[in-house]
Amino acid sequence: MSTDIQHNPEKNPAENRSNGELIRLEQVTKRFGDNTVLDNLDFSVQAGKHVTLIGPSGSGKTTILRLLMTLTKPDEGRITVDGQQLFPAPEKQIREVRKKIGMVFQQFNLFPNMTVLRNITEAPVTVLGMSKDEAEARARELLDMVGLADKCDARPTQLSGGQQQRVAIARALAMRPQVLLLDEVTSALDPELVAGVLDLLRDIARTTDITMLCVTHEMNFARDISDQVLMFDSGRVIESGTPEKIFNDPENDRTREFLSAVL
Ligand SMILES: Nc1ncnc2c1ncn2[C@@H]1O[C@H](COP(=O)(O)OP(=O)(O)OP(=O)(O)O)[C@@H](O)[C@H]1O
Repeated sequence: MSTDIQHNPEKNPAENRSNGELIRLEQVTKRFGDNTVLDNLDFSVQAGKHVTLIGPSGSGKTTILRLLMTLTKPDEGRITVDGQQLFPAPEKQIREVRKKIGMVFQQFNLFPNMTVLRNITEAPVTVLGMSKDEAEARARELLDMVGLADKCDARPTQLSGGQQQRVAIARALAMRPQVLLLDEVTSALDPELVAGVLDLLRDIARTTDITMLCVTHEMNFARDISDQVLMFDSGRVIESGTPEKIFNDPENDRTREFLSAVL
């Protein structure tokens, strides 16, 4: 795959990161009313690694991605991205840190009234201040990469779910994020479209050095792309390790129980 994602040394100075850690959550607690969704959570993600969050429904996985996207705020704790604090932090700093993060959602979340091309160029132009020509050239390159070079002028509703999700992946990458957050990106797809999107993400994981934090129920995909798998239960990481370790030889009873139900 020919792509220059994350090969921009100026934008992604790995040498500036003191210990290679790109994301850090420290003692993060998130409550919705009486429901403690994340409970004093600590974890970190190393730059360039692919980390997958697995665990039962409602265990808090999506909430972590939403915190990183600043779609919701923690009640307590600290979140740092690339050495800069995302929470607590002043609004201006939050906006700067947010530019380092791209997210692909379960429901695509494309702008229905914009063409495919405009969906991808909108944020680079308005948020990054990229020229329209440069943004379009980049968008065409990304659409080529996701196999949709001929769909520039289509509207999202004219595309299949799998094609819409490919556009959403291209849109996230257009911002040249350091981190790509993937939230159950195939859950809303018809079964026959799932493999194509997962193969595209496998390619991106293999051929770029983008950091990925991924929530998925696709265990074979998690096994293929992950450097590290975190097993979540009730807002805590109860076990973490390589995919070989977690899928072949889990230590925690809850992990074993969960995997035997889903594998
Ligand atoms: N905006 C909200 N208001 C109230 N409760 C919420 C809100 N968002 C999430 N929750 C609750 O937080 C808990 C964790 O939700 P979250 O979506 O993070 O879990 P998850 O592990 O990603 O689950 P799934 O695998 O089903 O997507 C759930 O009990 C959910 O009902």
